[in-house]
Amino acid sequence: MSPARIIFLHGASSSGKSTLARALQARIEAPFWHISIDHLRDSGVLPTDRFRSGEFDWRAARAPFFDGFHRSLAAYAGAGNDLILEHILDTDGWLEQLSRLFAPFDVFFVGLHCPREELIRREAARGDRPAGSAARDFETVHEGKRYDLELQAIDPLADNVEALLAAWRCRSAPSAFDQLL
Ligand SMILES: Nc1ncnc2c1ncn2[C@@H]1O[C@H](COP(=O)(O)OP(=O)(O)OP(=O)(O)O)[C@@H](O)[C@H]1O
Repeated sequence: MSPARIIFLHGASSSGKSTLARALQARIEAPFWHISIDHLRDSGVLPTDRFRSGEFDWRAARAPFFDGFHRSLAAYAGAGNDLILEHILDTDGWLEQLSRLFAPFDVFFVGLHCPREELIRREAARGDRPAGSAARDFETVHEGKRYDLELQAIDPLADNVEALLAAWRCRSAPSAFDQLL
C-alpha cells in the first residue's frame, strides 16, 4: 500500500482554508477527507458552553485536546485514508509533533497568504471568530515556514484549486514539510 497523502493547508484564521479545502475536496480525483478542528468543535465533542462559562478550565484541557487531534490525523492516514488538513501551527511543539507523526506519509504543504486588511475584513464579515485572531496570526503564521506551494487567498478560488491540483499532481519528495525542522 502506498503511503497516505496529506494535503496540509496552512494560513491565518479567516484566510479561507476551509473554503479552499471544500472546493478542493469537490474536485480532487480521490476520496480525500476534509479535516479541521472546526469540525470537532462544531460537532459537540467538547462541552463548549461549560468551558466558556469557566466551569471547566480550557487552558488545562487544550494540550491533551490538540495532542489527541494530532495523533488522530496519523491514525486516519495510517489506516490508508487521504487527508486534506487545514490547521494553524500556532503553538510551540505542534510542528515538531506533526513532523514526527507525518513522517511516514506523503505530505504536500501549502501556504495560504492573505493580506492583513482582507483577513480583518473576512473575520469581521463572518462574525463568528474573536476579533483580532486573524491580525494576530498574520504577523506570525508563515514565519520560518517553507512550503511546497504558496497561494494568494485573494486570487479566485477556482484558480487556486486548479493551481493546487496541478502542483500536487507533479509533486516530488521530499516535501517542504519534512524539511522544516
Ligand atoms: N476566496 C474568497 N473570497 C472571498 N471570501 C472568502 C474567500 N474564501 C473564504 N472567504 C470568506 O472568508 C471567511 C473565512 O473563510 P474560511 O472559513 O474558509 O477561513 P479559515 O481560514 O478556514 O478560517 P478559520 O481558520 O478561522 O477556521 C468566510 O466568511 C468565507 O466565506
